[in-house]
Amino acid sequence: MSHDPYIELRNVSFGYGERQILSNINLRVPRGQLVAIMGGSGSGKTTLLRLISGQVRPDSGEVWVDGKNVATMNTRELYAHRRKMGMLFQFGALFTDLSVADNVAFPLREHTALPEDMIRDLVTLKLSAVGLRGTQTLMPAELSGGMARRVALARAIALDPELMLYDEPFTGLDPISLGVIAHLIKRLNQALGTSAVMVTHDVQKSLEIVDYVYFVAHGEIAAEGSPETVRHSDSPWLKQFVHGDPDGPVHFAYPADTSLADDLSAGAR
Ligand SMILES: Nc1ncnc2c1ncn2[C@@H]1O[C@H](COP(=O)(O)OP(=O)(O)OP(=O)(O)O)[C@@H](O)[C@H]1O
Repeated sequence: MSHDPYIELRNVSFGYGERQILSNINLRVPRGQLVAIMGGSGSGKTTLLRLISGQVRPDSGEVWVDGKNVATMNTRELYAHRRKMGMLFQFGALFTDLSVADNVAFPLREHTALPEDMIRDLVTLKLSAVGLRGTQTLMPAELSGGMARRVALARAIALDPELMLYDEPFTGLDPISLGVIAHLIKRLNQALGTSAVMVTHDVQKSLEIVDYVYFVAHGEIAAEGSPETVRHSDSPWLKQFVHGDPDGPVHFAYPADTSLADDLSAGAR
């Protein structure tokens, strides 16, 4: 399958204005696979998703998705490109004034001309896929955090996306809900044959479900491999992530321009 990647980033560099965020990124997502992007806070993970979805364009390099270069798409092509994608974001909240059914139906009503009875059936199928059939008439305020995330997932897959982008899908969930969401992401990926990219901080849970992992650090791919490789790697980078050590090659402190001593004496003067 590696000769036919669904996504391929070739030598991608990107900065917000003068500030360089990513340099020379090479990354591949084979068709039908679930690939994780991990790395320190602010390392550019979400920016990678934005490059793939076409929200931002690289300063140099190519972003290929399903045989097309996103970096050179015009507005109409970008619209068609986004139509093939489903997104589940940490803060991708439900519409609070719409019922569960209307939330899931939203993209169907927005992007298709399907009759109401068919939309109702599709909503039932999508809710069933996330184990929430029967919640149609509930309002978001009546759902637990874990249920709300599952409804958001049902909404994200409403249009049968070819590509799913997940940004921190586990954040803020209790361990059981987290396990349920992880299991659903994996199952949906397999059942629908979707290609998927997941940005996550949850190393252990992710290693259980993904096919491949990229680690981003200082704007570059610092390491990559299958979950098996990552677990048994001697690389200090990977060891720190896999074992959750507070300090190591990835520093927990923001790289301040001045030393702490400088700041303190300046304050005392
Ligand atoms: N629209 C923007 N304009 C300017 N700088 C930005 C913008 N969006 C993000 N950045 C900066 O780019 C860097 C990378 O951001 P990004 O969101 O990709 O990181 P991340 O790895 O997803 O971080 P986290 O894990 O903390 O969410 C950060 O330093 C951030 O401050």
